[in-house]
Amino acid sequence: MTDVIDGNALADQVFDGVSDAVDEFEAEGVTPGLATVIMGEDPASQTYVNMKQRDCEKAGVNGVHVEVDGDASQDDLLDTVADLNDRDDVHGILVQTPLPDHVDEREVMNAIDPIKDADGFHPENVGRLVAGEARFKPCTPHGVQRMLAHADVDTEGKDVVIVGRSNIVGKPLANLLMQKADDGNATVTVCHSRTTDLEAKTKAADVVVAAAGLPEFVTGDMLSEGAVVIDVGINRVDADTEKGYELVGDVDFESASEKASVISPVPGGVGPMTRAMLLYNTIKATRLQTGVDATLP
Ligand SMILES: Nc1nc2c(c(=O)[nH]1)N[C@@H](CN(C=O)c1ccc(C(=O)N[C@@H](CCC(=O)O)C(=O)O)cc1)CN2
Repeated sequence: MTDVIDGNALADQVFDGVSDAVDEFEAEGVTPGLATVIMGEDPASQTYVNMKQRDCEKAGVNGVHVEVDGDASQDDLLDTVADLNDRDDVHGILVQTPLPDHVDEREVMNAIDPIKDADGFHPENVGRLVAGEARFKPCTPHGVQRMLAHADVDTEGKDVVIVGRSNIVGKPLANLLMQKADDGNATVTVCHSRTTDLEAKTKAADVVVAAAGLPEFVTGDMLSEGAVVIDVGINRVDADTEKGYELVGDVDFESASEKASVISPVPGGVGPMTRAMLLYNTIKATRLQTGVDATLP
């Protein structure tokens, strides 16, 4: 029997913990606040940011939403970030990516106050994570770790192959899984577009994490019997549906689930956990900024 991880249900458990933490803060006169910033009209980004704001509302977090015109300058965006850095009612800030081509993403991430960096993308937080002293784990990798723990997958001594080397997922997840920690201790291989004989590597892996941004790229014949498969991809492919597209992961779910012992679906897998861990980081940021010792979800 293949265990299909229910990311929505697991995320709901984290959201409940966030609500409890919010109550603890409220008792001390503090309301945790998260600012979401979006620049431009990318439809997928609009969807994700709306979902994040809805999550805030449900959990009692003060959601501050800022839209910056897609034609505005990089300086306008940096001014927005500077204003949010200065606000006492905002404890976490995220700037939704991708940003328009004329904006240097790195400069924008560098401008976020590291103590409010709810995505964990600021170089200070990246450095802490690599040193094994993570302050804010990036949301998707942290969500993947939670999913593995929930499915009773002990990564100690396991061979993990991550397909994809992005700064948001592949690199931080590799770092976290190789660290000397209860949810680490794995031997990690990071594969990418120049990797030779990818199939030999995925076939030899106990755990395969697909984060390449390529629809249904990882198929059952690339996996060993009993592999654990985590699908990070969320791709919109044209389809004859009401929305004009359907969501598919980087894994071909049908063939992969014939081989996998544990698998995460798309939608309803890593996506909701990414949003849940964003609120986790907001709670952590609020603790750090206020000194209120609320329980971490
Ligand atoms: N600043 C950031 N930008 C981006 C991040 C990030 O962590 N920080 N990650 C991705 C997108 N992402 C978060 O922003 C994200 C993607 C998908 C979901 C999600 O809940 N997906 C649902 C389906 C949603 C739908 O109907 O389209 C699911 O998988 O079930 C949450 C967050 C890139 N940018």
